[in-house]
Amino acid sequence: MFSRVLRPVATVAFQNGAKNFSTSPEMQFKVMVAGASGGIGQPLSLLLKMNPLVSNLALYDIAPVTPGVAADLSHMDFPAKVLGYKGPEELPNAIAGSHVVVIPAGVPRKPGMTRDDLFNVNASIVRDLAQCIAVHAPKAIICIITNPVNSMVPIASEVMKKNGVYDPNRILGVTTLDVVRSCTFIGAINGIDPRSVSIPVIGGHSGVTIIPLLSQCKPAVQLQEQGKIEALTKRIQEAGTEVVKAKAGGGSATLSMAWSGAKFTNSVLRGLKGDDNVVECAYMKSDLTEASYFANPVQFGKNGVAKNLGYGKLNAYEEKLLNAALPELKKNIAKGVEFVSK
Ligand SMILES: NC(=O)c1ccc[n+]([C@@H]2O[C@H](COP(=O)([O-])OP(=O)(O)OC[C@H]3O[C@@H](n4cnc5c(N)ncnc54)[C@H](O)[C@@H]3O)[C@@H](O)[C@H]2O)c1
Ligand SMILES: O=C(O)C[C@H](O)C(=O)O
Repeated sequence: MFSRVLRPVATVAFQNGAKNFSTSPEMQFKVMVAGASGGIGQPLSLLLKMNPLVSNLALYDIAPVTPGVAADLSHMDFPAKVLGYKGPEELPNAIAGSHVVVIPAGVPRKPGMTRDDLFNVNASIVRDLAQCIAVHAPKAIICIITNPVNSMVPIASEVMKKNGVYDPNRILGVTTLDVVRSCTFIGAINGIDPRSVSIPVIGGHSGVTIIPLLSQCKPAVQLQEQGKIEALTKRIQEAGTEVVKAKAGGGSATLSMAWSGAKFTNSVLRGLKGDDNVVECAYMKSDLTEASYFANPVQFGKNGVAKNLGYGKLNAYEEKLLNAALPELKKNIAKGVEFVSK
């Protein structure tokens, strides 16, 4: 009786949070998580195990605990088959046949660090994972969580180009946490359920490159004074740092990121399955601005991103935010591109 009551919990959780979550069992996918034993990787894998669109879950990490994480999750009474893979020699088997690869592998920030300070360690991790994906699952949709996202997506893209398997619609930076936070903060301001809030967050995923388009929020944000709009914008831009400080050396956001990564992956899977009108913000190759990668709402389809929906009309303040973001974004992108060309 318990299981009959509890099995629909996953469905309800996604329905409420991710809107329009589909439970159709007829089409299912292999999802690989790289960095599956980490602070994000474990709860993300748990949420993916609960997703009815996932038939196979491959958990990859360099940490020795990885087979144990897989054994643990495999006991959850959901149909997805879970296998653990540990160390680079097992990476090809983890990747082979994957429809989607989600990457939270790499080091997180400590207080006082910027996301760019993670570049030196995380760049080679993402480069090496991308190289293996290029060989063993070149059609996989790659969802990059690892920071600095602004540079990691160009790195993975350059690796795919080198291998002759580049498809910009399949290499995506996960900026969903910025949207999730915006909805949460605005829900509190308006006194409404955050899940009923819809807002595009454009640009990139660090400080000034995070641009919440409060003027396009639905329903409208209940703030009249420009000073309060600016304070809310700043809070969204600095929300990651808020968590890093609160964790006091224990890392950065993991649980809210796991939820955001699961939402994003669910949307990618719904697109692969053929659902119409699945829209999320994603950071990807772009010609909308002078930055060659940019985040904004996109529509998913059977081959990753089916349509870039742009970002609509900005007000004067948002134009100013965009102008402040572009130099930083271009610098982050150039650093990623140069890393692979070295
Ligand atoms: N995009 C976002 O919004 C967002 C949000 C939060 C965190 N992050 C980023 O996600 C990353 C992971 O954060 P975390 O808190 O989970 O860190 P963590 O240290 O808890 O976990 C990282 C995991 O990656 C594994 N790993 C390291 N090198 C690897 C490799 N070569 N191959 C496979 N796995 C490897 C580690 O063993 C570890 O299990 C960080 O870079 C962090 O900044 C991004
Ligand atoms: O802030 C970080 O370093 C992690 C992540 O990018 C976040 O926004 O929480």
